[in-house]
Amino acid sequence: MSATRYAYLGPEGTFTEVALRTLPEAATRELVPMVSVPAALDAVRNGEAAAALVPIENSVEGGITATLDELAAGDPLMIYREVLLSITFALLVRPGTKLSDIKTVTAHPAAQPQVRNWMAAHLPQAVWESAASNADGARLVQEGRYDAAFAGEFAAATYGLEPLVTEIHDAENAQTRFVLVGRPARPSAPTGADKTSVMIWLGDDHPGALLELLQEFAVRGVNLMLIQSRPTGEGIGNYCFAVDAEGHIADRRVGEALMGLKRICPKVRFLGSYPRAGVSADEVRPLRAGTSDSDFTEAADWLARSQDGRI
Ligand SMILES: O=C(O)C(=O)Cc1ccccc1
Repeated sequence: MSATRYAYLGPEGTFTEVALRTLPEAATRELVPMVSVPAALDAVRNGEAAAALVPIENSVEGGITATLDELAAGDPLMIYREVLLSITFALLVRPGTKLSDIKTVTAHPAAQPQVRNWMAAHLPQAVWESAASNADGARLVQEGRYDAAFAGEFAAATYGLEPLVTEIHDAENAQTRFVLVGRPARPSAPTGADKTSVMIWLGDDHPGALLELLQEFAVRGVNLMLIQSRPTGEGIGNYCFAVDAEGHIADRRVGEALMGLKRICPKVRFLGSYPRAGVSADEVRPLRAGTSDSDFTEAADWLARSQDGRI
């Protein structure tokens, strides 16, 4: 039964739900809205859902910390897919509300940096309060708890609201990235346009510790696509790093970089290798000389021959 269920950050009408519905397999799954990212991921951990779609990064503010922290802690989970969605907000209100009536607004915390300038220009006096998601904000407006919510225009009908203003986005082309997370299993085969996510804990505090981490990728020609520090919770100055690298764990250069990290860091958590959204293999940047799988294999063969004296 659980194999057919996909959880997502709900309630009905979130951007996350829209992102989930872009996955072909969503049509044949039971889609289950959850109240928070931790609840969605726990549904996967305890077997109630086969997978969960949650937001992880947006192009305006970077990593969505609640998701990164959930993936760093607790029983391990893995990312199997990513979805990119262009985000533009509508200001949803109860029918009849005018802009001048709005004293309180709500939305998911990740929405705020995407509408901050618009709010300063059009609702300078309004008080912001965070909601569990953008659709949850719309639900709270329906209940009369707030005057307006920033959410997808599509959420208006679900909650009996009307879009007072549409196309609100401080940054052009703002995108949010979502990931489909499941219990640990073998990643899908490399496609030639893949991404690998890891969480890395640094060891003892010393000059250059972060540089040493980065060097493992740099010397093997592995490009990084995200690096975000997160506090470990063990006091000021203690951080772990969420890193997205270009390539698949089955690529020799990526595997060798992860082995290098494993040797020098106290803890590395593999979070998955999965196809990059919206990028095909022929669009991926060319490899740096000496970093292809065959370069690694030839070097390993050379070493074995040398160790045997077969030079
Ligand atoms: O999916 C939603 O609606 C969310 O609340 C998460 C979110 C927040 C900001 C932009 C996109 C998605």
